[in-house]
Amino acid sequence: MLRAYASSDVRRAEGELVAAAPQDALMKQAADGVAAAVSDQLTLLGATVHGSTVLALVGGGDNGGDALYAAKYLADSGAKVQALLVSTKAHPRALAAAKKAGVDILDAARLTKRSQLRALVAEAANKAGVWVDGIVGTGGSGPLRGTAATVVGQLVSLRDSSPDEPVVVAVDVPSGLGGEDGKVAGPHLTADVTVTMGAMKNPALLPPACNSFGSIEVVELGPVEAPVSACRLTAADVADLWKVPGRADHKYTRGVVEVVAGSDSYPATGIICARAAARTGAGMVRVNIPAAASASLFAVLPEAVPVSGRSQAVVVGPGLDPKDEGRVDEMVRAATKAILRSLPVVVDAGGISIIDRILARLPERAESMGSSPVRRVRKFAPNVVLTPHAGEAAQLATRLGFSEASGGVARSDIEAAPAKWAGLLAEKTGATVLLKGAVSVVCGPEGDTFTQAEAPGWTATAGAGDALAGILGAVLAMEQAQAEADGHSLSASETAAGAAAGTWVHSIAARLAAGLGAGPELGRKKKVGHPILASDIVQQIPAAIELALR
Ligand SMILES: NC(=O)C1=CN([C@@H]2O[C@H](COP(=O)(O)OP(=O)(O)OC[C@H]3O[C@@H](n4cnc5c(N)ncnc54)[C@H](OP(=O)(O)O)[C@@H]3O)[C@@H](O)[C@H]2O)[C@@H](O)CC1
Ligand SMILES: Nc1ncnc2c1ncn2[C@@H]1O[C@H](COP(=O)(O)OP(=O)(O)O)[C@@H](O)[C@H]1O
Repeated sequence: MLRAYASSDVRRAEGELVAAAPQDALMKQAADGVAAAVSDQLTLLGATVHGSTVLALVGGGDNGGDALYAAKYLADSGAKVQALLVSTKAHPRALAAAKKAGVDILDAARLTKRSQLRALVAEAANKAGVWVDGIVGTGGSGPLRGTAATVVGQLVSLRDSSPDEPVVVAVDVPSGLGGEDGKVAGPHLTADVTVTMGAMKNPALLPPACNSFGSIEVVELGPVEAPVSACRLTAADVADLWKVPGRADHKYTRGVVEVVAGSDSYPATGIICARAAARTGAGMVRVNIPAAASASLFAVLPEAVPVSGRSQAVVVGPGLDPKDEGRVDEMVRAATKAILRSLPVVVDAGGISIIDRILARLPERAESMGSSPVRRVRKFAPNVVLTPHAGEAAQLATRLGFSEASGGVARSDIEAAPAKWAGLLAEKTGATVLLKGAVSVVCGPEGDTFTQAEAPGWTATAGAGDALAGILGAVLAMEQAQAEADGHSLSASETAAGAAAGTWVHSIAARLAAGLGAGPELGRKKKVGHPILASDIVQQIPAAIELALR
């Protein structure tokens, strides 16, 4: 499991370690990790450190110190290294060490004319095959400013227009992306690899900032005793959570899912959802879909059972047209009945627009917030999972009374800080919120946060969300069946982890369907894959699960 912490917590832990260690010892350790990452990147390109040209971008704090010591180590190994100082306050001991090792120092911070600065940056950047970004790390505040902003802005356009893109190795965090909520507030250099110190910080896992980190390597500096603020599941975590059926199992112990999907406008949506639930390994899939789609469903999923009955999880909403009153009623009833029996419920797509009607049928409960008086509210339990995409999340947030500068909440507000919004929606509704996107974010009402970034862009195709809803139904039914057997109820953490595991399976199935490998590829020549249908994702679900379990 990848874990990220608040930068302030890591800085505090780091401060204690720095105080206890010999002067610059941790900085040298960090720099060693940066130099090793540069060497690995060059190896992937078929080159060596010896004879390569490296440009270190150096800010005025300890992040710049890391970059300068890394510059020294690379020069010691035979690289031609230049260090571009973008601050007048470069770390003095690291600067002296770099100079002594033969690093060519370019003092950009003292140039008064913009044209001189641009010429210096262009010349240095164009001849370097590797850029080491050590301008600002966790000591940064707000978007880059001054010389740092000018230099980074220029480097972004040089990189975009260069036929031989340089490799960018970021020190700790790509400069300018240190914000705790994952927001991207200004210019920054997207890294191929980020060498992070001590532990991952929030922006490394939170979208959209996390999209600019490249692969992440952690240089362990010592223990970090702090609460985890965001996690990302890996294959091994999915395997730990998955229940492989044994000799004592039968279909009810594996989990039965009820799928209530489709309306007159979108009759066939339930087919993808039900097939996805079945392929994820539900013991049984009960279906309630419009009569017009029944024959098609049973042609491709004869195993589906068309009657309601005992189940361990319910999915409502895929293919719901909110104007179809009959189907709205059926979905509200199915969801309410399951919630009142404490079963997990996935509310997807059109279902998001009817949650007020579901909530209205639930009993009020007492809620106290800190010292404020107890109030009566209608909220979901954490085992209800809402799965909006950014547009649906914006509508939901607006209906719930949130507002941004523009009035309500716009899709762009959600996309600028998905984890913040998923958290707010979870807190307000009491449900677990899975906010879908290129990086999907799961937030539980008790603070659990997962981000999963495995899905390829090809996943953005009609019906992919229906497949995800079916997978989630099956995973939650599996977890619920296990919880029933163990005599406890599904906790907020288990629900959030289950939703993240379902997202992992969906994303890996999409990767396999698109002809991509299961994991991120190293090196420059990455496969791009090919278009897929949502049905192709469904087809690959068993292979994705097998990949986790082997
Ligand atoms: N402690 C240690 O020994 C170890 C620390 N480690 C490393 O230290 C890093 C933290 O170092 P740090 O605390 O010095 O802060 P850092 O990120 O370098 O930034 C400070 C500089 O940035 C500037 N600046 C700020 N905001 C800005 C903006 N928006 N736009 C432009 N400039 C901006 C600010 O300028 P000022 O505001 O003072 O003008 C100041 O010059 C951490 O990420 C890790 O890499 C590792 O080596 C392990 C050992
Ligand atoms: N750019 C992207 N890269 C990767 N995955 C994406 C991207 N955009 C959307 N997705 C994923 O595709 C799926 C789309 O779901 P949704 O929008 O509900 O589609 P539909 O309603 O047509 O089924 C979600 O799982 C989402 O996370």
